[in-house]
Amino acid sequence: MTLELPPIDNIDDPALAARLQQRLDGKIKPLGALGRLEALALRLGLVLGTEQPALAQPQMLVCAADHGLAARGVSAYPSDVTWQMVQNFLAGGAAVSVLARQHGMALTVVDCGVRHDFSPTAGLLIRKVAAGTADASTGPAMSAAQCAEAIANGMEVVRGLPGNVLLLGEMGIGNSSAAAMLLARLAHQDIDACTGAGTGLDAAGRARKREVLRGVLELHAAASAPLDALAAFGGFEIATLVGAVLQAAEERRVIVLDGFIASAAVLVAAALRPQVVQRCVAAHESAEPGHRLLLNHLRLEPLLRLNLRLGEGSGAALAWPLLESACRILREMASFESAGVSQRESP
Ligand SMILES: O=C(O)c1ccc[n+]([C@@H]2O[C@H](COP(=O)([O-])O)[C@@H](O)[C@H]2O)c1
Ligand SMILES: Cc1cc2nc[nH]c2cc1C
Repeated sequence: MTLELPPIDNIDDPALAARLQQRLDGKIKPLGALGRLEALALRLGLVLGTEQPALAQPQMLVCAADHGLAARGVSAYPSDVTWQMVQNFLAGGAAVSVLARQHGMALTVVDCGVRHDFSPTAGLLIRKVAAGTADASTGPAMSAAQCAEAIANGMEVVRGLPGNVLLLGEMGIGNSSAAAMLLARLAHQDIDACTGAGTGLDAAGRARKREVLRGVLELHAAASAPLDALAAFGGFEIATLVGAVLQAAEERRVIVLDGFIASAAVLVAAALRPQVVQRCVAAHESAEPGHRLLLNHLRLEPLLRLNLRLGEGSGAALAWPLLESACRILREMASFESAGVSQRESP
């Protein structure tokens, strides 16, 4: 298949930014006293193209898939956990299920390539490219055609979702390895610095994971273009999220990043279409050490630092009230003028 990537335009409108800043400065508070909430409000105003942004029908999208590389012992958990957790997302007992329910968020779970046959009535979207990627230590994780198919799936899924906010989540045993290699290759980082404990490897496990990943990077030394790297390292859930991010960016939705793996999808999308990052809010900084490097590379400042390392979209859901508050401040907080409060003394 030929993949048509949407053009993503520059939404950083200096005139609107100035009006938003003026509106924030006019609210009844010492200048700048709402700290980084003000920068968040300004960003949300720019993405939604208004001085009075309102977030509507937030969509939590959790993409799941398996990784052939997991057979090389790069995770603390077996691949079966991927399909088992998908069932728990649907049953309502997983962290993301609880948090999405708490905030009244729609939760869409997509089987992008899980090694399990879910029943058509299980309540998830089936966009399975294959039953897991191939082992990236012996060849590319996916073909170029499979990679294009997964990206197209992500675009199609987002086209069908309502609302103006997309929150990213994922599930896939082994996917912190794929994310680490994407970061190393696309952001020119040392693989050791990009590699962490994932689901909880001990020191010996981390050393083994680093060695495996070094070998995989060497095997695919020529895979430097974003889509080549994505095909080489995987996975199907990351590629589906890349498509979701591109589509959401084209539609000018706010995109809320979760942890290391969801952010790696944004890294790939941004390598293809840099303006994607203008629509992004980094919910938190994961305990996975590569995440800080990745967010620095994208020049995104995380809202929260809670040492989360769960994925699923859990951190994005936790940050959600901050986005809602930032919008309400712009829309509902009184100004010095409207509230009859004396302005700051001029120096
Ligand atoms: O979001 C994160 O920063 C994060 C950090 C470490 C692990 N995870 C989750 O754990 C899985 C990947 O870890 P691993 O060790 O199997 O590569 C996958 O299901 C992710 O959702 C997620
Ligand atoms: C239990 C478990 C839950 C998860 N959720 C996201 N990644 C996960 C990995 C494991 C191992």
